[in-house]
Amino acid sequence: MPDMITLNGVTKSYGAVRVLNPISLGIEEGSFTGLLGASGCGKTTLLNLIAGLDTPSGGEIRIGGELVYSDKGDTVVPAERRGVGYVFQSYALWPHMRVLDNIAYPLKVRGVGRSERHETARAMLERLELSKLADRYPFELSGGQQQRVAIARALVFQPKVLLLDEPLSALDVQLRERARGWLAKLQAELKLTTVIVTHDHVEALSLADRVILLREGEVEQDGPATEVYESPRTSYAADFVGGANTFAGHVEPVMPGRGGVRVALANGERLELATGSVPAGTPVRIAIRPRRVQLLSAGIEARPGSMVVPLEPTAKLFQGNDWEVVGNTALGEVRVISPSAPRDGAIFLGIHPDDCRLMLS
Ligand SMILES: Nc1ncnc2c1ncn2[C@@H]1O[C@H](COP(=O)(O)OP(=O)(O)OP(=O)(O)O)[C@@H](O)[C@H]1O
Repeated sequence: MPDMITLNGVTKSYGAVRVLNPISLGIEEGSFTGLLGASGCGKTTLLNLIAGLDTPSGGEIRIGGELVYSDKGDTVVPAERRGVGYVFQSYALWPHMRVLDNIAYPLKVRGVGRSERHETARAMLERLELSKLADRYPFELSGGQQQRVAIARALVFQPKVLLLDEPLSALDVQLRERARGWLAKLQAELKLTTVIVTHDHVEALSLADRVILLREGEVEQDGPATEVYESPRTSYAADFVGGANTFAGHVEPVMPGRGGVRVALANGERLELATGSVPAGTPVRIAIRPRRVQLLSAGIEARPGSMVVPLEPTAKLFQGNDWEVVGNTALGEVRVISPSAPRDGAIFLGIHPDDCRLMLS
């Protein structure tokens, strides 16, 4: 599929403060992309630049092949002519308009006559199974209904692109899970190029086929959702996407002819990873997911080949299906998710090299 959105060296500064460093990427037609990152990293800014709600400081943006912004000359296509549907975090429904008029509003802005826009808005309500809400005001809707109406309004003029800024964050946890399923189904049916901004990695991983992790205005990692989760490239990505534990160490020489990497850790132990080739002396971090750390209490043996580390627990939290145990070790603080409850007495952790990833930064 060709790219529907293309960013070429796009930057943004507010006064002297650079918020986005040059960003160049393409977003494939029909794809579902998650723009993930911590608060303040520039996610909303990037979405606004694509939508035309804010102007870049430099670079070029194309939507559907059309140049909508360029710093060379005066190419600035206004937001309403970019073919972009936008759902705001707060939904931003017009409080004085009924649902039908809210949904018809983008058509009004585009000069569509009253009866045609109402007919189109009704069809959209029907499509999203919202017909019974047509005559209500936004304050008469639940959070989940407001969110669906906001999405219907973004879709009514058949945009080329749907941009969603944290669309689920105002919903409570249970509703959010249901809304996530609804959104995934809708996107799959419409096959509409969609970008969702979120700071929640579960949301990004479960909805999007591709995840772009932003960090302080730069792309930290960009790839298929499974790859970003399974093979984070930096310790920041490992921590942000899935809360991996990371331990500092440095690479030691290995016997000539022997592959792999040997890492000396803060607890004085060595961990040998089978893959990779990194010069001796390089400072590295070892990352391991909380579910991959083995919780060892009375009667439970470590997997053969594991490094065993004593743990001083600071919290033991029952989560329904699993236990989350957090504590201090000679490697630093470690978080473990374990299907079995920690027993009384001394607790150790088993860390197997096969479950560890090597991070260079
Ligand atoms: N109009 C503005 N003037 C000055 N600085 C701004 C403006 N808008 C955003 N910023 C700054 O730009 C940075 C990026 O903001 P942005 O809203 O894009 O972050 P975000 O990743 O979407 O964060 P959040 O998840 O908290 O919404 C922040 O440091 C913010 O303070």
